[in-house]
Amino acid sequence: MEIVICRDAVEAGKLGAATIAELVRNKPDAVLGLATGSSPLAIYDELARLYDAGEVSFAKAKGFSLDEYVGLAADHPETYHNVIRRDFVHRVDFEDGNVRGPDGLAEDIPAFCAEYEAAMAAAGGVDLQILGIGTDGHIGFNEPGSSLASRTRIKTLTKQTRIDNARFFDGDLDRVPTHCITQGLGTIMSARHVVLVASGVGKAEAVHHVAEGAVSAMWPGTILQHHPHVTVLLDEGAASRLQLTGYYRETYAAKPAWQGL
Ligand SMILES: N[C@@H]1[C@@H](O)[C@H](O)[C@@H](COP(=O)(O)O)O[C@@H]1O
Repeated sequence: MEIVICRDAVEAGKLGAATIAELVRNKPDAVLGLATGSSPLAIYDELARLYDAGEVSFAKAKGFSLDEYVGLAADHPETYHNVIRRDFVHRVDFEDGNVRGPDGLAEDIPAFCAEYEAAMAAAGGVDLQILGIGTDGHIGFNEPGSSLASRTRIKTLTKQTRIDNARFFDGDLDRVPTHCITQGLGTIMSARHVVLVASGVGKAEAVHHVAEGAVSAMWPGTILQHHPHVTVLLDEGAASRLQLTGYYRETYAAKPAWQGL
């Protein structure tokens, strides 16, 4: 796991975006794993800027979203289907039909989840998965206690996650859905490169566990310690509980430019 401590979230976003842009230039039909939430916004802003400058195109790329609320109406502005289009997909030249996400209105959820896994496999698997992290260490919506081998399935959201996300529902906890469909931890682990981005002291404890804690279903993101290619992009706040910051800074500073992330 490579830890990169950046000046701020904007610099972290630029690094993440540069890696994604390079991937898509080398492999125009790359498959991206897309995350919603505030964490990846700086990456999406920079990718939109690079697209506007004619430096990258997503015309042949595919996207698979990590997760979705269960039961929100299709035209609800906070479905992750709509959020990812607003935050990223419609700001660049993705073909809308090339970006899929879990169907929170599926009648047969287990059948849908199996079909979603099959679609990701048929596309050749995810080349690069963008990830944020919850304050309780969840990735996607894999809450504490999630099977470390889980695949796409329905999950119950914790009270903490619903409180964290109430800001997207006018602060009204009762309007935050109770269930979601999320790619599993095993699904996320199948991606070839994982780029996790976190900012602010609110994420510092989760980041500490992911990078330096024991692998445990209680901190689901710790499963990434078993992945061969994970890049963690942090601002100073998110890095503030790490124990080996000096080592991470020295290692990154001494890294040859050709290596990339
Ligand atoms: N399901 C999403 C996650 O994919 C996201 O990483 C996390 C953190 O969100 P934010 O980046 O807004 O802090 O919360 C949500 O619950």
